[in-house]
Amino acid sequence: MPLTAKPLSALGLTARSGEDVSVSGVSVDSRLVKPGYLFAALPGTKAHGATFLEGVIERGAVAVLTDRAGEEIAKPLLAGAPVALVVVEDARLALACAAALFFGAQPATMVAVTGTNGKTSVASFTRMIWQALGLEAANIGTTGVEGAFTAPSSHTTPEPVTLHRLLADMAAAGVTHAAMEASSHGLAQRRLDGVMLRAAAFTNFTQDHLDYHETFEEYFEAKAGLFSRVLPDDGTAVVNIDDPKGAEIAREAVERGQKVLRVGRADACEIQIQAQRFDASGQDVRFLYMGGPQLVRLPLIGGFQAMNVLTAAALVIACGAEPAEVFEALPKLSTVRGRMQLAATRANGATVFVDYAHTPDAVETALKALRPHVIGRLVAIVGAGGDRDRTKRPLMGAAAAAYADMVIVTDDNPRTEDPASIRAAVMEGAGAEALEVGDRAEAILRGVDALGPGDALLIMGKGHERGQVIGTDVFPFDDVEQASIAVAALDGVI
Ligand SMILES: CC(=O)N[C@H]1[C@@H](OP(=O)(O)OP(=O)(O)OC[C@H]2O[C@@H](n3ccc(=O)[nH]c3=O)[C@H](O)[C@@H]2O)O[C@H](CO)[C@@H](O)[C@@H]1O[C@H](C)C(=O)N[C@@H](C)C(=O)N[C@H](CCC(=O)O)C(=O)O
Ligand SMILES: Nc1ncnc2c1ncn2[C@@H]1O[C@H](COP(=O)(O)OP(=O)(O)OP(=O)(O)O)[C@@H](O)[C@H]1O
Ligand SMILES: N[C@H](CCC[C@H](N)C(=O)O)C(=O)O
Ligand SMILES: [Mg+2]
Repeated sequence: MPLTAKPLSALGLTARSGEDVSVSGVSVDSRLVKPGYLFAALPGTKAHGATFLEGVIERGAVAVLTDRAGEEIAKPLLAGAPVALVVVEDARLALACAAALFFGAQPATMVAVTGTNGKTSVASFTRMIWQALGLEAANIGTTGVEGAFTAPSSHTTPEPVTLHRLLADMAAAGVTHAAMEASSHGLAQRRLDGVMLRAAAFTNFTQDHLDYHETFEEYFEAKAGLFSRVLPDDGTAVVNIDDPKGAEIAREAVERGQKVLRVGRADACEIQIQAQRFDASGQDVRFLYMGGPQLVRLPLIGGFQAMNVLTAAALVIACGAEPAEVFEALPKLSTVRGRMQLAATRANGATVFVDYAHTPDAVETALKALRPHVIGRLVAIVGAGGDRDRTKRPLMGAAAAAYADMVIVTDDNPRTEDPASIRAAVMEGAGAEALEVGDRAEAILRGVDALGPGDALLIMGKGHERGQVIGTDVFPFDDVEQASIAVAALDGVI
């Protein structure tokens, strides 16, 4: 949709000079600036965006938004240049709000989900429930944009310009309901501060991303910002209060006057899970909603999926849907791509699942969750990504060894690190009995080969991913596909 130029004042910005220039586009990347653009010069991990000002003036930028550090860098570069300079305390926050105002429209009903694990699952289930209710809905996150609108996405939470361009396109295409993931990076960088949320959810809090956030507390504060900063005071917080950090979020939300829907096993919950029964194809879940008993069949593997599904149900209810209609939709939910997904079945009945567990907690949760669906042995394939949190590697190996009967340690996106040293760190936790097989396809073949009747293999770490990142190259690789190939090779059938 063609966008009309807007004055700085319409974007909530005031230039130092007081001049209200007209802006025809917004960019955080100097290389993408065009004539008439506002360039947001943001503080980065590698450089300050203000370092690139010379280039943006040449490209015809009419305004620059930056912070005080950026102003210092900008001063000599901007002297005499025909550019309106806007200096604010928090340039990322100002950019998020300006991008929202520039692109204008967003789906009328929006929710966001944060937490260490379960964001993609909850956002996807929320979209599926909305769709089952006949609404035009989409989810935005790690697996891209899915549902009534589809698009690829390079980030779990896109940066504000990309995000608001997308939201405006979605709204123009008729999408009325959207569920988005709020990653801790996204929250720390204020990427979604311009989104108008009706409700927000918190799934859980465990270790991840300590390469980016300096401490656990800083990582938690980033997540808590979804409720304290982005969700308005008349919004609803949907919180897993079985997690101690969830209980903290819920208490603070109540203090701010936000409505709170608590999900979990504790008595205080508005949605209280009471019992689950597992079988080979899914689970039955008994829960109370506002004290009233409910029983639903979920065609999903893994006890934690009940929490994800009921968190999604609570978000949909928080946005005004009739609870009875929401609960009727739950048996129609389908597996989220790469999350406890049945990838292949051997001729002897043994099953192969693919899951995106890539944290110590998720490895433990995924294996424990698969166990009651399986009558035989559980084989685990695990690996850890390169150029990411190093401290989680032995913990992931240890979790695999603790909850599987056999462990194979393999590569998962070594990126620019030495794959053997990543595997060694995982092996340290997995113990001497674990098998080390660097090549992931061979690891899957060995895992499938080890399966007897009633056994199951859980291939963890890559989920929906379609590539193996080695160095800076991406080689095509799909765990689900490799599982089928391995079964076909060993059993002669697909
Ligand atoms: C660590 C991190 O989040 N980095 C993000 C951040 O980059 P940065 O601020 O460090 O960038 P920088 O390279 O120092 O450059 C500073 C500024 O100068 C600009 N620049 C840079 C070079 C140039 O020639 N011209 C120019 O204008 C950059 O656009 C940037 O605004 O801001 C950039 C622009 O908004 C993002 O693209 C970038 O995401 C990088 C690519 C990234 O990998 N992010 C990952 C870690 C991430 O965000 N992941 C989470 C989910 C993780 C999970 O839950 O698993 C996500 O939401 O996807
Ligand atoms: N509620 C949950 N509690 C614990 N573990 C979960 C839960 N939901 C999912 N998981 C585990 O975490 C993995 C990732 O799930 P999902 O993709 O939904 O999370 P995410 O928060 O979106 O992850 P990312 O940070 O990569 O975006 C799953 O494959 C599963 O192993
Ligand atoms: N999107 C997340 C998870 C990737 C999981 C795993 N496949 C890895 O490469 O570490 C990240 O980039 O940290
Ligand atoms: Mg995700």
